[in-house]
Amino acid sequence: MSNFSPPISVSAVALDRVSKTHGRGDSAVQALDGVSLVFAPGTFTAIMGPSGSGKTTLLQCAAGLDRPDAGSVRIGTTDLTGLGERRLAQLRRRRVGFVFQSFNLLPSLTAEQNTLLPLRLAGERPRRRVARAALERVGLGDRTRHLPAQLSGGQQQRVAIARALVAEPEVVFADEPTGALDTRSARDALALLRGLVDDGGRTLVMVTHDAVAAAVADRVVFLADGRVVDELCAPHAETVADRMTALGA
Ligand SMILES: Nc1ncnc2c1ncn2[C@@H]1O[C@H](COP(=O)(O)OP(=O)(O)OP(=O)(O)O)[C@@H](O)[C@H]1O
Repeated sequence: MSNFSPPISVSAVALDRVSKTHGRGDSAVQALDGVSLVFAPGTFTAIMGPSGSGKTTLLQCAAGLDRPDAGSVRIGTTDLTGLGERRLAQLRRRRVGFVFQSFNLLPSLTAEQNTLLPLRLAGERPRRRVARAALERVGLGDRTRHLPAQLSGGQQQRVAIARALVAEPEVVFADEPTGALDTRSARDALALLRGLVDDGGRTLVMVTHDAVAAAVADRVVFLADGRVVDELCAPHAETVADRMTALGA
């Protein structure tokens, strides 16, 4: 008799035959059509595809911000399908971080207060030391008291990245994080996101239109009409751009 047992497959996030339709009747749009994907822990994946191919919907379903009509989503070993709204909100606050194209900072809060929001929402005592450490990590240790309006776009996105990592989430989801940034700020933001994976061991899933941004990832997944149609490992920007052209994007 052998003691061999097959390795348990570990995933940070797993989607199994996820489908999602927005709207009803004549205006119904099937945004996702049976998408199955696994994101391994400590990896950086870019999601690309033509406009309307379902990228944001995929990210929102994977992050528990939206519910699929069919199929299932797991974060770690937690199946989101059966979770009620409260448990789902708890999971989003403690185990998931978000970075958006438009930063989504609260204008009346300082960089430090914005950074601490996830901890406040999770009912934890917000500690300034933790916020400062997160802001220092993104190179903004000297901007803790600034309001978003007193920061550049690149700096605001770095506050958003500090906010995404303050609760030490397993997974960070980023939707077009460089879409509103100039080339240099985009490069800085991407380096920080890459660092979350390389130095922090986190899992990153990023939607992007930019082949150069996608080339920072370990893997690129291409969507078209709500389905996974292609994949690249260790991508180069030119190859990514070629695949996008082939998809008519
Ligand atoms: N709330 C909604 N109500 C109705 N239709 C929606 C809604 N959200 C998305 N859709 C539709 O679902 C499809 C997929 O949208 P989604 O935003 O996921 O695509 P995307 O690939 O992220 O697009 P883009 O690159 O333009 O941001 C699109 O046809 C879109 O118009």
